[in-house]
Amino acid sequence: MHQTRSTPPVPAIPTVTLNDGTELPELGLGTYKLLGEEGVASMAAAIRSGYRLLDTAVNYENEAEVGEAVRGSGVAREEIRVATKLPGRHHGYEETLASAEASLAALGLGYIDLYLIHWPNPSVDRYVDTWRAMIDLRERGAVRSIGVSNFTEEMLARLVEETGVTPSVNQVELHPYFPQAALRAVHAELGIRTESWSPLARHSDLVEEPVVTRLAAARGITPSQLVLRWHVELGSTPIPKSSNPERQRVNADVFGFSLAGDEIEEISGLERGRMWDFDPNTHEEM
Ligand SMILES: NC(=O)C1=CN([C@@H]2O[C@H](COP(=O)(O)OP(=O)(O)OC[C@H]3O[C@@H](n4cnc5c(N)ncnc54)[C@H](OP(=O)(O)O)[C@@H]3O)[C@@H](O)[C@H]2O)C=CC1
Ligand SMILES: O=C(O)C(=O)[C@@H](O)[C@H](O)C(=O)CO
Repeated sequence: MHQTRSTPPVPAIPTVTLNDGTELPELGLGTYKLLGEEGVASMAAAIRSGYRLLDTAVNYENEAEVGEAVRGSGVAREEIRVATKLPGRHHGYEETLASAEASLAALGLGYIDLYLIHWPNPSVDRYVDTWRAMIDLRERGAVRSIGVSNFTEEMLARLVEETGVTPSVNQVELHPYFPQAALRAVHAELGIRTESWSPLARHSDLVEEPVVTRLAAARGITPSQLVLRWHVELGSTPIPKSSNPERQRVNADVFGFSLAGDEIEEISGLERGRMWDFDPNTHEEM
């Protein structure tokens, strides 16, 4: 892979083994809002920097761009993990099978590495049927690993009780303002890997918090790197989105150091709750 002196590769992003035996990188690229040729170029740059996990969704309307970036990357298909997500309007057994076919066609990568239910949409109450279809899709080989997003402890328990199959991943809002300690403990108990969405809290005031700037300066790293390493230390896979190759490179360069326990605690002390009004018990996303 072509690398110039000014853009050295970042240390390799390690992987973890999920409860179904598949591997997931410990950090990936969020692709929400990466669209069109510019989006493909951003994703391609990330792959050149060493990203091996791309996170998309039907609702991001960029599965085709993700597929194009992966196919054009020169990296072997099996070295890259692509996660996509089923939208609320496709909940239901038959609807899920049809939606998966459409995602497979849009991606054009042969199979989906990680297939997630994007939101539980509890008022519709079809996520268990949706899950049954996902189990079948995995058995058919169309999908390698199946998981969920924005599921609560009760919803996870219901999936396991009614189907006997535990999700490999639960992708949830998680950042220093909302560290999700209780849900992470549930995940640890069930063997579910946590993924952090909006891991930088969308690069809000978070990176200007005195705790964050002080700890980052003391280590000679950027605030974003400090926050992303905090996710890694918690055992959660962050999927920061950046359209910019240099920021992508910086964000991925968090595997050459670790944080001490008191640093992790100080960062977690920023807790104040959800950043957005996206409570999975009430938020419905179609
Ligand atoms: N499952 C779910 O319900 C959800 C999933 N997601 C997933 O999580 C991903 C990440 O979350 P997202 O909401 O995008 O928020 P992030 O916390 O990843 O923040 C992204 C923002 O931060 C900026 N940014 C990133 N890195 C840096 C940096 N080093 N310095 C300065 N600015 C930076 C980006 O701008 P720029 O591009 O200009 O660098 C962008 O504006 C999404 O893309 C999506 O894949 C998100 C929300 C919900
Ligand atoms: O980006 C996602 O995955 C979502 O679920 C969206 O709800 C997103 O968070 C958003 O902000 C939509 O306006």
